[in-house]
This record gives sequence, C-alpha cells and structure tokens, in this order.
Amino acid sequence: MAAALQVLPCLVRAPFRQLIWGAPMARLASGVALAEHAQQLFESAVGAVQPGPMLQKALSLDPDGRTLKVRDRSFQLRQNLYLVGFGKAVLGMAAAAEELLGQHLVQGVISVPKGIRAAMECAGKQEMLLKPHSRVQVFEGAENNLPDHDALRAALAIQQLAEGLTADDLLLVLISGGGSALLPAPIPPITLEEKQMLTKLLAAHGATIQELNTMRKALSQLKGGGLAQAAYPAQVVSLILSDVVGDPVEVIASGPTVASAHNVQDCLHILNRYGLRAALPRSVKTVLSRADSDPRGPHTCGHVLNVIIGSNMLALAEAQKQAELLGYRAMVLSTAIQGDVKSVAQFYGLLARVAGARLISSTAGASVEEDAKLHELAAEFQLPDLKLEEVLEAVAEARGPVCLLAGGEPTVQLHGSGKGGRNQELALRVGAELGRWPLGPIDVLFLSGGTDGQDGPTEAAGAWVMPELTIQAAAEGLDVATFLDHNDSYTFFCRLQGGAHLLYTGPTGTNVMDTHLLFLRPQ
Ligand SMILES: Nc1ncnc2c1ncn2[C@@H]1O[C@H](COP(=O)(O)OP(=O)(O)OP(=O)(O)O)[C@@H](O)[C@H]1O
Ligand SMILES: O=C(O)[C@H](O)CO
Repeated sequence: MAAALQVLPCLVRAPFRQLIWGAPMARLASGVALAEHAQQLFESAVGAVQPGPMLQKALSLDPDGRTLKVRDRSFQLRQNLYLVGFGKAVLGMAAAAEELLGQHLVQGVISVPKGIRAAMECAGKQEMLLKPHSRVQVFEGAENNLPDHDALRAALAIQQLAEGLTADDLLLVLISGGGSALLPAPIPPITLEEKQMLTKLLAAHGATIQELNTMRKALSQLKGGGLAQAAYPAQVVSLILSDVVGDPVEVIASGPTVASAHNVQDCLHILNRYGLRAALPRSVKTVLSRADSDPRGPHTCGHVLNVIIGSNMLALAEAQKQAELLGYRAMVLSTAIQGDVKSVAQFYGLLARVAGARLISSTAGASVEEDAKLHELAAEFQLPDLKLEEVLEAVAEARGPVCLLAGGEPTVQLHGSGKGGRNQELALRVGAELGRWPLGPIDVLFLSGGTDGQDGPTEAAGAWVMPELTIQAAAEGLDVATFLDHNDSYTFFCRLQGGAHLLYTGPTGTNVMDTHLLFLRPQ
C-alpha cells in the first residue's frame, strides 16, 4: 500500500460507459462488457478475503464461553486475554475479534494505516470498525507505507503491553501485510529516519519482500520473533493474513512471532547485491556488527502458535467461481507470480498470444519461437505452482470465452520520479506488449489490481488494458514508452480517456497481494 488512506469520494468507479473509442460500436460494447466483468471479478476476489469472516473461521469460543479454540488447540480464558495487531487488514480483524471475545478481552493495541477508520466509515463498512468504548486502542500511522513516528508510538505501546504479560496470560497477535511498516522499533542507535531511508532504497532497487524483511528483522527489536520474546512467558497465538507468495510466516510483516533463521551474512549479501553497502549509516553497521554476538541469543518461539487464516488463493478461487458463472472457462495459472515487472509483462503478452492462438485454433497465431519463449520465461520465474501447460491445453479445448487468473507481487525497479504502482505499471507494460502483434479475431483484456485497494503511492488499486491501448494513447498524444521510462503509469492512466482504465475501489481493509486477470474472447 502506499499513500495515506484518504477518504475517497464514496463512489469512485471507473466510468466504463463513458468510453469513447475509435472502434465500431459492437466492438466497443464487447470491450466495455469485458471491462465490467474484470472489475466485477476483482471485487469478488477482494470480497472473499474480508478480514472478519476469515478470523471467525479460525477462532471460536466453546459454548461454556471460557475456552478459546484456535483450529485444534484450546486456551482457557479467565480475564487473561490481550490483543495486539499491525497491518492493513488488522482493523477488521480486531473488530471481529472484539465481537467474538467480548468481556474476555482485557486490553488491546493495534497499529493500522493512516485514515483507515474514516475510509471504512465512508465506505459504510461498519463491521470493520471497533465498538465506541472499545478496549482496543487504535494508532494510525505509516503514511506511504513507510515507518513513521505515529507507527513508532504504536510499536512502543505494543511492546509495553507485551512486556507486561505473565505466564497466565494469552496474547492474540493479529498480523497482516503492511505490518512491517506499522511496527517499527529500530535497535538503537538506528533512528527511524535511517530505517526509513534504507527500506526506501532497497525497495527502489527492486529488492524482493524476502530480502527487504531479512534486513528489517536484523535491525528491529520486535521483528524476527522479537515480539514473541517480549511477551514471554505468556502464551502467544498469531493469526496471520498472508500477503506473501507461499505464506511464509517468517516473512509476512517480518515475522514478529517467528524466530529468525537469518544471520548477518545474509544481510551483507543483500546489501552487496544492490550495491548499498557503502551507503549504510554508521548506526546500521554498528547493529549488524554486533548482531551475531547478541548475548540474548536468537529468539525462541516455543510458546507461540502461528496460524495462517487467509491468502491470495481464496481470493482467486472466488473470482474463478464468479467467472464461471459469467460464462467463462476460468483457470488459475498461479498464486505465486513474482519477478521483475518487465519480464512478468512480457510473459502475459506472450501468454495472450499463445493462448489466443490456441483458443481460435489459428495456425497464423503464435509462432513456435513465441511458444518456446513463453515456456522459457515461465521456467525463469521458478513458480512452484504454475500450471502453464495444463491451462494452455484447457484453452485449446474451450471454444468460448476464457478467463485466466493469477496472483502474486511483481517487483518494480524505480528509475524515474513519476507516480505509479506495480499494478498500473504491469498493466501499462502488458498493454504495450498486446499491441505489438495482431492477435486475430479475439477480444483481449488484462487487469492488474492490488487487493488492498491502493497501488503504490496512488489512489487507484490498479488498471486494465486492451490491445488498442498504444493506439488510443497516441491519439491523445501520450507516448507509452516515455511514461514507462519515468515510472509514471498513474499519470498516464489519469490522462488516458479521462482515467477510464483505472481501477478504483478505495481502501479495501484487506491485503492478500495482487490479482491478475487475462480475458480472451473469440469475436
Ligand atoms: N512510480 C511508481 N511506479 C511503479 N511502481 C511504484 C512506483 N512507486 C512505488 N512503486 C512500487 O510500489 C510498491 C509499494 O507499494 P505499496 O506500498 O502498495 O506496496 P505493498 O507491497 O502493497 O505494501 P505491503 O507489502 O507492505 O503491503 C513498491 O513495490 C514500489 O516499487
Ligand atoms: O509488511 C510486510 O512486511 C509486507 O506487507 C509483507 O508481509
């Protein structure tokens, strides 16, 4: 996520019906229908991963009202239950926990994105809000998804609560994506500003979330098991909504309740990889130099139960179901799309071409080389769950409209100073790829959207494109390559047809990475 969650006007849908393209009316109508379906499916994906229902599935109270059940484990409640949380989906998780636990909850502290309560109120999402006299104290912070002084205050309050617990207590920890920025507790003498600077630098160089969080864990008091350590000897139950490919509990929000398996050498490798070792502040060097000789030793987390309560997979499964209801043959390609946004865009461009050719049984479509290149790219991504061949075979048999779904989080290396996000940049790059070759008698649409509703430091969740994009842009005097050079995808989409290709949801109150939808429909 990105910009402070602003209170968007309550209705901010892209005005699909206002599209005026140079295409014949029938073509226009079918394009608009695809775009409407795309938006509908994106919304259904987000709807399936609302924090409240996912928490309710993981937690229950026994009929006696004194035993808390978390999956197959039971915990006795006797005025000993505390709650902390941090992340973009945590407000809704906390509201659901409060509803369920009522008087059992003694005290809580959560750290959530700036403006989220106002945004949820504006969106009429009462179920995401805490009760008026809640026992849970709320801190809002981390503007632009960067650790700030408000988030630092929240982290201190959370640390204090955890440190005050005894062996009789139970601490419920609510964790979701964005949690790293919302729980900053730099190890002295590192300052918040230094940590912010390093995080920004690593992200701008295209560091993966695994790399970013390995660094964060080494420089923080609460990450990498630090929070669990602070709460010891209380029992700790962490309920985690995953926004990382493969749901690794040690990476999500930098694993505050998971012992870190990384050492200083891992950090130095990362810094070397991005040429950032020389740029390190002295304080960071100091902390790294003494990390492996920390007298407290590595954090132990035997008193912790970590439970994943939801992920991108649920969102895609719902969108797939809805796509089938709309008449598409729908297939999930992967829930683990990662890699540089340029390669990912090339992959989707080739996929549209290869799958499109198979759909209309066209021998004039994709060449053998393109087919080979698609598979080569797929192999490079090393995605554990990619079903490329299976999906292509199913497309060849489909004979009707097809919707391919994927989830994940590509990375963008920032070279320009423009405004954008990885979803809008991916969509713009895919649009450019789709326009490179004629695709035959087939309608194609690609949408990329962040399930948190905010893509980079912009107010949009993402964007959708069709093969006509480059031509439409040129007609409006917009050069796609120039906008891409400046990482200026948001400005581009704002200007193109008055912003009609932007996906606006406002903050969704959840966060399970990004959703990619590729529609192929024979004309
Ligand atoms: N101008 C831009 N163009 C393209 N991508 C950008 C631009 N500015 C920032 N980004 C990308 O946006 C991402 C940060 O966005 P955001 O804060 O939404 O991330 P996030 O992954 O949703 O956060 P989290 O994982 O903590 O929930 C980074 O990957 C960054 O490279
Ligand atoms: O907060 C974070 O670290 C990212 O969102 C990944 O979970």
